[in-house]
Amino acid sequence: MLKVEHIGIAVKSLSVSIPLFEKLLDTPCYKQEAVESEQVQTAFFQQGETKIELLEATGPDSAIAKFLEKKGEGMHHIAFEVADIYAEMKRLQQEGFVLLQETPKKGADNKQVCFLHPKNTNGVLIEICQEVK
Ligand SMILES: CC[C@H](C(=O)O)C(=O)SCCNC(=O)CCNC(=O)[C@H](O)C(C)(C)COP(=O)(O)OP(=O)(O)OC[C@H]1O[C@@H](n2cnc3c(N)ncnc32)[C@H](O)[C@@H]1OP(=O)(O)O
Ligand SMILES: [Co+2]
Repeated sequence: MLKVEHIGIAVKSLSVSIPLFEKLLDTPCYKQEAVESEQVQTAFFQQGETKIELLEATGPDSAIAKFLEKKGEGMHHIAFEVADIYAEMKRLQQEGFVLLQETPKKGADNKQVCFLHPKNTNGVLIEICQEVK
């Protein structure tokens, strides 16, 4: 893994949370982006080498909607940047981790991503992501 690329935080409303995190971080949100396939709207804040990704559900079947229903707002996932997502998925699978996708899927911020099931990662949802060149 190259670095923590972002920390995902589930929020009910970006219009409430963006100003809150701008105050907290003293940094402007540099991008908002919808990811239709995930039924999420994202908002990004750069923090040194890593980012904060706020996630609002845009549909009832969104993983974020389900998370908010069950757990409320809060930490949702940690995303690690990898150099070769296919090789990393193969390595992780061989190590016994449960991949939630057979092939990488489109992420926000020009990435392709894959998630690991939290049941094998001490209850932390892990995302691996690679920049789309
Ligand atoms: C890709 C766009 C963007 C990006 O960075 O580019 C994103 O990050 S999008 C982020 C939203 N999308 C996802 O999270 C996709 C991956 N997540 C999933 O596939 C599901 O959320 C899954 C499989 C983790 C859970 O879905 P399920 O339908 O099984 O929900 P349950 O509520 O039944 O959960 C089962 C079990 O997992 C625990 N859980 C759920 N979410 C999390 C979480 N974020 N962190 C830790 N644990 C989580 C939940 O508590 C249940 O545990 P149990 O002990 O059985 O109660
Ligand atoms: Co993410």
